[in-house]
Amino acid sequence: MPATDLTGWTVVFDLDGTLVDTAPDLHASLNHCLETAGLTPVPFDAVRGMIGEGAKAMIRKGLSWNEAPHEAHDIDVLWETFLTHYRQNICRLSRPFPDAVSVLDGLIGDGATCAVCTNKTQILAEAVLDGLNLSGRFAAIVGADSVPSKKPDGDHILRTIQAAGGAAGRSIMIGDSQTDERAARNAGLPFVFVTFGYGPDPETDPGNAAASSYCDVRSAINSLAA
Ligand SMILES: O=C(O)COP(=O)(O)O
Ligand SMILES: [Mg+2]
Repeated sequence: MPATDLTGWTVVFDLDGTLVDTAPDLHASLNHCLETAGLTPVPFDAVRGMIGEGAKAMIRKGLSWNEAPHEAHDIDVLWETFLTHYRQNICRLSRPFPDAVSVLDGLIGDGATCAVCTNKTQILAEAVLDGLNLSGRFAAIVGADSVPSKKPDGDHILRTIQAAGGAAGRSIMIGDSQTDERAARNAGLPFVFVTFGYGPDPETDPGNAAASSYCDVRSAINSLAA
């Protein structure tokens, strides 16, 4: 692939389902907290569709899947159980998606700045990226609790770009869900949708590029930055 000079460009990545396949560890911790509450564990395929709006939303969906009535207080209690288990097991099975690390290194080598904008809690996002030795590649990692309003609010992405020292007019968002696509649209950024993540798929937007591998992600970034 010919090198493209990406100096001055910021590439903003979603985390769960985009950079790292975190679903197996999230699945184990969600089921730990559901079983602690005497509920039925959720199958793996179902949990993939529960990721993308943060851990509390995933727990709420796990309770709904069980048809268990729940108030905000119930979710807060389960969230504590989830957090304790997840922090202890956060990188047991989670791995970067194939070729994600080499593409990140290539982007940085070609002058781009990389950043992470995630609906994960800040401390958990840092723990995943530290655990996989990825943190040093990012000029900013911005979790949902570090901003006034998380994705799909475009402000979450704009604050991430600002923290990375970038400019919104020369930034690209990469993500695996409709939440990411909406956030990118709200922030006025071009969006690359990765089809290997957890979804749901974004609403059809002819401006979006779809990537089924990290090789495709790199090609899409090259065309958007050309
Ligand atoms: O933890 C989640 O549910 C979502 O995280 P993401 O924004 O990195 O996909
Ligand atoms: Mg995601």
